[in-house]
This record gives sequence, structure tokens and C-alpha cells, in this order.
Amino acid sequence: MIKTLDYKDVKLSGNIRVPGDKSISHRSVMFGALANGTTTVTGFLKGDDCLSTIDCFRKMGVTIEENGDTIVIHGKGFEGLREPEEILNVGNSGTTTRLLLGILAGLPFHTVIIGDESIAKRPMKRVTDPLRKMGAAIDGREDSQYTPLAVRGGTLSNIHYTLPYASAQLKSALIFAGLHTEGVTTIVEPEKTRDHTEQMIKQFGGTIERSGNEIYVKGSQSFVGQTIDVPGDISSAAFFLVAGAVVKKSKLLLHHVGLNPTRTGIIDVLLNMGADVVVEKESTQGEPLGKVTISEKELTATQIGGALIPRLIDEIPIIALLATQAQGTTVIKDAEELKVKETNRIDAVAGELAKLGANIEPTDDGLLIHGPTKLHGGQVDSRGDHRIGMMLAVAALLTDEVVTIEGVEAIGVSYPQFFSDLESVIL
Ligand SMILES: O=C(O)C1=C[C@@H](OP(=O)(O)O)[C@@H](O)[C@H](O)C1
Ligand SMILES: C=C(OP(=O)(O)O)C(=O)O
Repeated sequence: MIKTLDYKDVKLSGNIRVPGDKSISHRSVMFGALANGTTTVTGFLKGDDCLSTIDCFRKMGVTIEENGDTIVIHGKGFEGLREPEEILNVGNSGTTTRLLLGILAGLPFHTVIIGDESIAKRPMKRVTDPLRKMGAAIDGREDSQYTPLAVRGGTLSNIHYTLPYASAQLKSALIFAGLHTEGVTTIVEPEKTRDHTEQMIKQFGGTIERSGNEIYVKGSQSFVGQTIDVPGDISSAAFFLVAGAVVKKSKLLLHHVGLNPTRTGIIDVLLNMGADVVVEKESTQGEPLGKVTISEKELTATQIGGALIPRLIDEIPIIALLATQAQGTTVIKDAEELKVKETNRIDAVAGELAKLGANIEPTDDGLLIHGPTKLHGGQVDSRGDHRIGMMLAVAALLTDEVVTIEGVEAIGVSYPQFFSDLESVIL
């Protein structure tokens, strides 16, 4: 689907509550299904990816009711899941694929996982290798690197495993697998990644420990159904934070936004670039959340790499656009993982933004962005990637010329109401 954006002399003003966090929504279905009793989730993200997770668990016999953005999951414990008669289709969702693999590895039945064209190109051996070491039987193309993947779960043994990538999906898959074992599984992360799985284990009455970058998961735990309020997704809020920071005379307030410190790298980057951003935390029992206000201001370039990367990995496309409006050269490095997302995001960001006049160079592990540049109109493509699609829509706010975006349907993966929220704050 093609969308033509013809924004002229716009400024942004108003309040937005972005939809629920995608990572937390996926996990709420998973823990709700694995717990005993009823789990009620409010603020659930009804994006395509999380709907794929719901669909997979329904196919394994879990009853899940939907009422707007509230869902109710009737969990019956690990033993309540049964062999699906159909193939499990994860759609476009890497999180569903990898976390599901960890859950299925210890269940005594056979499943086949497929997804879309993008999923079929994303590396899965990083997960299937350690799961096979723990005892799962997994088969798939190129030695279980790619979907379709067939899993025959069974008894798993503990592992002490150092992750070769800073990946919360890989970490979470091994945490789920560790829950199926008898003893303690130790996972070492190279950098701290989002910890929603760990937070949710505790919320559901379980335990998990951490010392430095080592995580200890005790097996044979049982969970009890909960009430979960999903905060707004900071990865979705990021598009408005950047729009508010760069579109002249703008001011936006984002409320009920998740502020888990493993996710707030975008706020650090905005502050480092000199943006006018104010964060007000609210006291909550579950995941941290609050309000973020952003006002337009002149920005300077920054350096982004190392431990900051996992804290903003999904925001790099929109941060690259931000950098096109800042004075100087912004360097993004240590971000090779961008090459294995929904599309190769280093190529996609550099290629599509260049079509709109950005001065941007792809590197082996990131991007160099020289600013500030006045963007112009053009024909661009989301390349089937929701985050590239939304970044290009924000870019269209920065030019009075027409921007035509191909493949906008991809945005439904994480933010189905993106354009109506955007239009609600355009003056
Ligand atoms: O665990 C998660 O929910 C996610 C982890 C990240 O992926 P990696 O684990 O591959 O870095 C992120 O890019 C993805 O959007 C969601
Ligand atoms: C990379 C992403 O998601 P996933 O890995 O779940 O497909 C994303 O949402 O940007």
C-alpha cells in the first residue's frame, strides 16, 4: 500500500498515549498461558506481531478472550499446553519466534513454526544451537538457522551459556528453557538488554537472580495468573519524541510511557544532543512509566555505541533521522544487529533517507550522519519494515514537498493507529 504525505509548514502540539509496549505485550500472553489461573492484561498492543503470539497460544489450546485492548488469558500451567494440530505462524515477529522456541523446547510434543518472508531470512541458530545443547530436538533449513523450524521438545538439562550477541530475545528463550529444567541455568549477557522477561517472572510470583551480567534461572517454578497493565511503548513514543524535537515550534506530551531503564537510551541521546526533554516518573508497582515532554530546539551531533546500543536498538532508524537535523556528524557504531532485523536496517535507513536528501553513510556496524540537512520530497519504501515506514513518515514532516511511502501496511506490526495519532497533533 502506498501513502502520499503532503505536509506543509506543520507544527506539532498536543498529548498522545502511544499503544502498549510490544515486548511486554508478547510476554504477558506467554506468562499468562504458562501460569495457573486467569491473567488480565490492560493496554495490550493489538499490533500484528502480538496478535501472532495470541494465535500461536490459542493453537496450543489456551483460551484467550479479547475485548478492545484488554485481553484475558486462561492459563493452565506448562502442562496445560497441548500439541497444535496446525502449524504455528509467527507472521513478521522475531520476538514470537525466538521466545516460543524456548517455551516449546521443553514441552513433550511436536510443533512446526513458520513466518513471513522476512522471518524466513532472520537467524535462528543463535537460539536453536543452545536449545539443542540443552536437549531439544530442532530441525530446520541450514542446520536450524531458518524457518520453517520443527521442534520436538523434551527433557532439558541446565546450561551455563555466554550469549554471543546482546539479544533480549535469545536471553529470554534460554530463560524459558531454563524454567523447564531441574537445576539452575546461568546466562551471561555481553551487555545488559531489556529485562521484561525477568520483571515478569517476578510479577507472576517466580524468582530470577542477577549478579553483574550473569542471570540465574531456577527450574521447575510455577506461576500464578496476574493483572498486568502494559505501559506505552517507548519504541513507538520515539517517533513523536523525534518529531517534537525537530519540527519547528513543536511541543508534545507523551503520557503513560514505559520508562524501564533498559529501554530509555533514546532519552539519553536526546539529552546528549541538547534537546528540550523532560521526564516525569510515576510511582507504579510493575514496570516503570511516566510522562515525557519534548519541545523543538537546535541540536548537536552525538556518538552512540557500546552499552547504549541495546537500550535503543529499535530506535536507531528514527535516531538517524534526528541526526540529519543536528549540527555536526553523528556516529552510530556497534550496531551490527541492525542487519538482522525485519530488514537490513543499516542499508534501509541509509538508502531511503538518502532519497530524501540526507547526507548519510552506512558503515560495517552503523551509520555516519552529517547534519543539518534540509530534506526534500521523493518516493521511498518501508522495505516491509514498520520502523522504517514510521521514520519516513516523520521525515515527511520536515519538507513542504510530497513524500510517497510504499509499504505502509508494515506499520501495523507495532503501531496500527500511527497515522491517526500523528494527524491528531499536526496543527
Ligand atoms: O526481546 C524483545 O522483545 C526484543 C528484543 C530486541 O531484539 P534482539 O533480542 O534480537 O536484540 C528488539 O530488537 C526487538 O524488537 C524486541
Ligand atoms: C526488531 C523488531 O521486532 P522483532 O525482532 O520482534 O521482529 C522491532 O520491533 O523493531
